[in-house]
Amino acid sequence: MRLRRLRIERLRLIDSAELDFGPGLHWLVGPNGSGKSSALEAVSLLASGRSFRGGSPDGCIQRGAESLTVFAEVERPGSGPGRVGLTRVLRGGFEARVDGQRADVLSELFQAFPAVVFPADTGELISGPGELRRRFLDWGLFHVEQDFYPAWRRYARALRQRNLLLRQRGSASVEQAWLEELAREGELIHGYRERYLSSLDARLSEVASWLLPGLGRPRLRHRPGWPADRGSFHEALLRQQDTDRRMGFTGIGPHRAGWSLGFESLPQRELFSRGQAKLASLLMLLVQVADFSAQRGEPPVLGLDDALAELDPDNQARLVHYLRQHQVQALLATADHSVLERHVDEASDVFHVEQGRLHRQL
Ligand SMILES: Nc1ncnc2c1ncn2[C@@H]1O[C@H](COP(=O)(O)OP(=O)(O)OP(=O)(O)O)[C@@H](O)[C@H]1O
Repeated sequence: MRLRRLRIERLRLIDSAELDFGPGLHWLVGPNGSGKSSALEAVSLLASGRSFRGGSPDGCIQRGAESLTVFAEVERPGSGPGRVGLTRVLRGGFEARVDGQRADVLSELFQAFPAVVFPADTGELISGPGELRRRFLDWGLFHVEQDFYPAWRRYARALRQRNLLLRQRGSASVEQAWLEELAREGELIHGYRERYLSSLDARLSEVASWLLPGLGRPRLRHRPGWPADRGSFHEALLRQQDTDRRMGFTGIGPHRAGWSLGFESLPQRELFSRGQAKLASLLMLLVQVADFSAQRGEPPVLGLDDALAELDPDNQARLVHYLRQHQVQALLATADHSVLERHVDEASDVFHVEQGRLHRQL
């Protein structure tokens, strides 16, 4: 997908902004607190209904305002120009529009606007909580495997219902019925994730040879969320049933799954420096982008908040070079003007951000 235009209204410090984008790299530069991350939040809200910084989307609404609106014009391979929009009403909900029609469910919007925004503490993807790594997988699957999301929703519903019964010590036969549903959908999700991770794994070495060439062969491992070497998820749930009943919740399953990345010379994430964790996270992101491009014909839009901080100049150059070579349309926020001197070329756009106002450098 290509982002052509982004309009932002009443998002934190940004009262109103309209930005036009060509292909390639777009730098958002300005002092701390000027609104760079807020502009990236607009992209994140359209892509996922949440801010990449966490917290309630209500926090993004400008103080004193009742709602925020984000609108984008895009170009999608195969289907031409498109328009997407999202309004968040304070303590209300979302209203989404896709190509002029009101979206019944938010997932219609997310499907029409494939974009990823990575926070400044990017290394968290590798060294932070497992939830981030599951969300990373599920974002990719949502966009490349159309049957994944319905299965994920059925799994989430079965998990909710079963946990409710376990907590309330409800009917054992009804709980058993939810266990059966959970086992069925959980196996499906596990299968999708296994296949997705092996597809990422197949692309890993090539991208690592660009971005992290000195660490040896990379290795991706999937932890399914139950001891899969001892049998199916159904068998594991049955073995675990008494414990779950005692604890009052489902202790195993794809909702507890994870993955990890290691290298020949750095087998565990605990050995990574902060910069290496950041590079390893960016590596996974670029692998995901490469996979997405192969399946969908074009990369998603990337937002990178302060991605170059903590990277040495060689690694910064490698990242920028990769994005250019692979024609990724990216919005890169930085407070560091020297980054521009080093990495901006005539094909890049620069937006200066100051107190919530964004101006393109002519
Ligand atoms: N709900 C809100 N309404 C109005 N202003 C807000 C709101 N939430 C945060 N702000 C202000 O908006 C600005 C947020 O800026 P943002 O985080 O986008 O800055 P930034 O340019 O990315 O900064 P940094 O370089 O420090 O990451 C801050 O000045 C903050 O005080």
